[in-house]
Amino acid sequence: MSVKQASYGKDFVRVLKVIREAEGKQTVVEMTVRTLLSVDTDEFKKSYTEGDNSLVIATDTQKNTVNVLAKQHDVQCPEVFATIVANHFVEKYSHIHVAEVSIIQNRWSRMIIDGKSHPHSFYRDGNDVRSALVTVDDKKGITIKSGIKGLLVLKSTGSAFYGFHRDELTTLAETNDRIFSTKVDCQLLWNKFWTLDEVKLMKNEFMRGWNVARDVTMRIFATDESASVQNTLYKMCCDILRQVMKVEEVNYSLPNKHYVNVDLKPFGLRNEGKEAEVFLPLAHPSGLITATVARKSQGKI
Ligand SMILES: O=c1[nH]c(=O)c2[nH]c(=O)[nH]c2[nH]1
Repeated sequence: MSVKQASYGKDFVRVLKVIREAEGKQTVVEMTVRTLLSVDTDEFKKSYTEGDNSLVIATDTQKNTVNVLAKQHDVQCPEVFATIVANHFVEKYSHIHVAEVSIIQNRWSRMIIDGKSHPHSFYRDGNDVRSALVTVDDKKGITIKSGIKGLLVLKSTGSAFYGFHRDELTTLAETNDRIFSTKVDCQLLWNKFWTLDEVKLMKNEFMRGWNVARDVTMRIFATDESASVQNTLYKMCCDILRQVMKVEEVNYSLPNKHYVNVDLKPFGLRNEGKEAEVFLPLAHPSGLITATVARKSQGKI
């Protein structure tokens, strides 16, 4: 028997960093970090096969590393900080060739009090999180994915679904007016990078790209006269690819969270079609629509 694939690290390393700026202004960044080091040589695999721990960088050391690097570096851009952490493992330890670091950043938005931004008070203005997944590979370079996870949205009209295939197993009625609700999971794959310095120079573009993705997701969701979740998803991907040239691929995973109109006929009430007002939110099942959209070639969509 042989170890085909192995990696290990620390999960759920929770960090809150306070950034002290001029004149008493502060900013906070809260994140949950996961580190994973690849075990990809016979020598290193002995940690699994023979209990030889001599090359094992303890997961506790990995956790300490995250905290120390968070103290020493800017953590506001999760793509850059994840690269700093992953790059540290690959640079410092000659037997580590591939390190993967994932960061989930929570929302802490600044309070507005009496019309003014408060210098040190924040609130959770949404449960969606910003994610960054970085792999530093000493041969294949640096791969960066940025994401939005858990952005819950709903529109009460402006969504249709008709013309779909019908056969003896089809019962769904066609509709030109339905509720559309989903919990957005969106991921942007950036062009490959080769050095930490190159990644650091991209900080503003990572921040812009993520904001574009969140704005596009909400704008297309709200304004598209949706023919299907599939078609709306595709329009979101194309718009992001048009606006953020250094993104190679966009992936969405969109559950179709169904709302069905309640049958109120037994009570002599009409609750169908244009008169549908009372709906049952269905916990399960939900549809699940996913796609990855890439540029065709030479940056053309
Ligand atoms: O937008 C949709 N796409 C589907 O593929 C589908 N299937 C379904 O039952 N409802 C929907 N809605």
